[in-house]
Amino acid sequence: MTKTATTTTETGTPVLDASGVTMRFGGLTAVRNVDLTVNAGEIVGLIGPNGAGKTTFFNCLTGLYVPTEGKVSYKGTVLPPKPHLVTQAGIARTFQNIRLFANMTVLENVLVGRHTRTKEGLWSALLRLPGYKKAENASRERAMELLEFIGLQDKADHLARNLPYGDQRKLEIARALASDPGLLLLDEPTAGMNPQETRVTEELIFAIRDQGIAVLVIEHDMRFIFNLCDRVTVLVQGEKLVEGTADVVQGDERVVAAYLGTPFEGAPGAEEVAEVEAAEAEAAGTAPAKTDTTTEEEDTR
Ligand SMILES: Nc1ncnc2c1ncn2[C@@H]1O[C@H](COP(=O)(O)OP(=O)(O)OP(=O)(O)O)[C@@H](O)[C@H]1O
Repeated sequence: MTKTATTTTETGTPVLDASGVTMRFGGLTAVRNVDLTVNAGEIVGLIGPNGAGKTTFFNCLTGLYVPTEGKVSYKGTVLPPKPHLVTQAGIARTFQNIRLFANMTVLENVLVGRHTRTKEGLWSALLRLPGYKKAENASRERAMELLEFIGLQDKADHLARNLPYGDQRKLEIARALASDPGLLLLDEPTAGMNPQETRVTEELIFAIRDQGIAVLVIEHDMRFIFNLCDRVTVLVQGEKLVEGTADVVQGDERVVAAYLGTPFEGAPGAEEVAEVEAAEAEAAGTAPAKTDTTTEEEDTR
């Protein structure tokens, strides 16, 4: 696969730099003060129990949500919170639920992903001006190159809805790659896949990284994440709990506790949970009396 628009950044320099990202929905803080960096040449994993705030954080990175606090920079420039400007800057993403154009062909789906990189305007397209024809040919060539890269070149004319599930997920990745990103965000790319499809996806992500595209991936499949990622960040109740190599994260007992729901000292959200439990106990009349250390239960014994 030859790259056309993305400029290669030296390995190890930050591509994505998110700092102090907080996202509140009314009274609920879904993401709290999260810092995260992805360097060129890296594959970084974002894990955490259900509802930890992973997708909300992705939405803050890609301009779908305007973070309540914090900022997101791509290659040193602060990103405007507008999805199309984020894509134009060089960040592409896939979604947890497949979002293909089901009644369009495989090739057309990839061509849609290319529109941020084509300069020809509406009139040029409608009037079929020579510049448009040239741009269209170049786009088709690039789209076919991408289909070859992901192994779907023989299905270019198939309708997206007729593809097997694993191929639909691959097509989503090809469509994201069509915008020539420097950073690819993948939200649960192996959800619903069998082990064979998961292995193919793992190889595909390594190949994408080898093309000079940094990757940030959300996934619940731990084996997949720990095989794939140079670094892993763990979110719990919207806060960053641990960050490090697979070995560091796997060896951290707080991570295991967070997944099993076991309370541990200093756990994110623990204070809030304690407050809610105390309030509930008080409302139910079972809270320990504050002025007298003798409880009713003890009195009756
Ligand atoms: N648009 C929204 N409005 C209100 N609350 C939201 C919204 N989006 C997410 N939330 C809440 O924010 C919290 C984090 O959700 P989020 O989907 O980001 O978690 P997640 O880690 O991606 O979970 P999962 O692994 O299950 O996909 C949840 O409590 C969720 O209900």
